[in-house]
Amino acid sequence: MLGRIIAQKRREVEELRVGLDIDKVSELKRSKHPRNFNHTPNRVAVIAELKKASPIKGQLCADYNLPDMALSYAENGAAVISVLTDKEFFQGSPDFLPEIRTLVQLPLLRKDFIIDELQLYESLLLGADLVLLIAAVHNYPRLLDLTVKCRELGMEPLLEVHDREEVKKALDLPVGMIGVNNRNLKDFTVDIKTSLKLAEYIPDNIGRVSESGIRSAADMRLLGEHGYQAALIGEALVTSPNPGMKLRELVNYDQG
Ligand SMILES: O=P(O)(O)OC[C@@H](O)[C@@H](O)c1c[nH]c2ccccc12
Repeated sequence: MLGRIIAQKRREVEELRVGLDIDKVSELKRSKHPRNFNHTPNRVAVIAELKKASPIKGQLCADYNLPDMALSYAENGAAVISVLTDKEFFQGSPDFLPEIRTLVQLPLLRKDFIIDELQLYESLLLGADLVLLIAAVHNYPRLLDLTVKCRELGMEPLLEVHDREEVKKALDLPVGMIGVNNRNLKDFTVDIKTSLKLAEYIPDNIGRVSESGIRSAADMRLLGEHGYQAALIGEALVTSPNPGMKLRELVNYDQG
């Protein structure tokens, strides 16, 4: 699956090579004020994901209305909104980013499979504040290029890892946040223990984000005990009959 996704991203990068207005990038870099993820000490914040579909489960919720969902995330305590921009496999769209940016004041994470600098320029133009970079997709020199470029453009890289080797690789990069994906991208199994196990290898000065399969207040408490600053949550929110209420329950995980 990951191989298929990357092949598709190569085609998208070729389209960007023709279509992207590079002149606009330096202009924007000067004028744009990024929205920062402001973290409260000793709390696990929620990065709420706009996720319409997944490659394994297909469409996740029938009456998915993107603007309503974004507004309810903002009203119910999300710290950041994660916007899946991949079209082919997640039914997202790059156009979602500027749309959501006008609706809410929160920082926006661009969630896609970034393989080329051109996608970073595009992310800036679309209005991303943070960008996901996946360790499993690149060798070290390539990851270094992408993280450095991301920061140069004034966006914060969230470096996604899944095992100890990848944590080591991430710690040699100029990153302030590491995202531990509980989902194994090879077989798509999910286990929150991945985050609990890898926590001890991430130093305290690096932000810890746990990604995927987080569904309950109990999960949030466990992540808090392991020093996590944020949980990235998609499915549990979008598949809930009341996503806003579900988010509130997760944000206030220590009450009740
Ligand atoms: O829907 P979940 O299980 O709450 O997971 C959200 C998020 O972690 C997941 O969408 C994700 C994590 N890393 C990714 C990389 C690409 C696409 C998607 C992802």
